Amino acid sequence: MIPLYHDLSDETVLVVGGGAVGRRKALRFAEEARVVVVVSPAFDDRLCEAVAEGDASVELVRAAPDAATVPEWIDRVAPALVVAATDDRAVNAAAEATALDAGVLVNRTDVSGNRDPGSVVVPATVADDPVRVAVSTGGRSPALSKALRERIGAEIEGAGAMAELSGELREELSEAGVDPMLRREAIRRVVRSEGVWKGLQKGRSNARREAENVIEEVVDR
Ligand SMILES: C[C@@]1(CC(=O)O)c2cc3[nH]c(cc4nc(cc5[nH]c(cc(n2)[C@H]1CCC(=O)O)[C@@](C)(CC(=O)O)[C@@H]5CCC(=O)O)C(CC(=O)O)=C4CCC(=O)O)c(CCC(=O)O)c3CC(=O)O
Ligand SMILES: NC(=O)C1=CN([C@@H]2O[C@H](COP(=O)(O)OP(=O)(O)OC[C@H]3O[C@@H](n4cnc5c(N)ncnc54)[C@H](O)[C@@H]3O)[C@@H](O)[C@H]2O)C=CC1
Repeated sequence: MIPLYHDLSDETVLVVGGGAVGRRKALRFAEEARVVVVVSPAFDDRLCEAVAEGDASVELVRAAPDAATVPEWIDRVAPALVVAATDDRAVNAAAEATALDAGVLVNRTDVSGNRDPGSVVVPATVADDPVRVAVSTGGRSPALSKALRERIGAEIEGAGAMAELSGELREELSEAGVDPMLRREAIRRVVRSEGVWKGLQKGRSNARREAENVIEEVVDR
């Protein structure tokens, strides 16, 4: 399986099933999507609380779709992603099949292992924006994904600031017409430089000075 990153900021996510898993997925996708619609005959208390406290990007709809009516929900909500999170395998299977037929991505929460393209796995993610790391165990051990995510969080501290700085430098070198081979070598050295990483802890101008020195080793300006 290959991780791919999706921008869902203008999209709707449909979660079928509002239990503990539906709640976790709904609240996670609410951070990413325009709106999350959860369709379920009953809802997890913590999900109701989060919505009542004004998480406006989650809508709860009380209904119990079955294999015959799942397509109506996908038509009505027009989601970019369907999360099949009920405790009824037949309903989850129908949601998966309907979504795949309609060319909509689907996350089936009650199965692991091999799946059709379009039937996606949600990884554990950790961010130091704009840097994001995704972990999957190929469905073998979601608890391990979570544990690794916690460890990696410490590992990528400061990576967001490094991405911003090196992104800016890369643009500047490009605009200055620096030969692409030299630009690549310079940026490769910047992101590996202990001095620049340490500089970022002391502040941006410090890091920038360190980075300029690294670039001077490669680019004659
Ligand atoms: C295949 C996958 C499908 C999908 O949902 O995308 C899937 C499937 C299943 N999960 C199960 C159980 C648990 N899932 C978690 C937690 C997470 N599960 C997530 C993803 C995935 N779970 C996908 C594979 C990811 C990978 O490749 O590693 C995470 C990473 C992301 C997220 O969901 O947001 C999130 C951590 C988020 C975080 O904190 O970072 C915990 C831990 C906990 O709750 O503390 C447990 C209990 C402990 C255990 O069993 O390991 C069961 C058995 C149910 C049963 O026993 O009946 C199934 C079904 C099956 O295995 O058949
Ligand atoms: N992917 C993951 O990380 C995990 C997946 N699971 C799997 O996810 C499934 C759900 O787990 P939980 O949320 O803990 O169960 P749960 O019992 O807390 O929630 C199930 C929800 O589905 C709703 N539901 C039932 N029939 C429905 C229908 N026809 N349409 C819409 N909603 C319906 C119920 O009202 C309930 O809110 C389990 O079958 C389990 O295999 C469980 C743990 C973690």
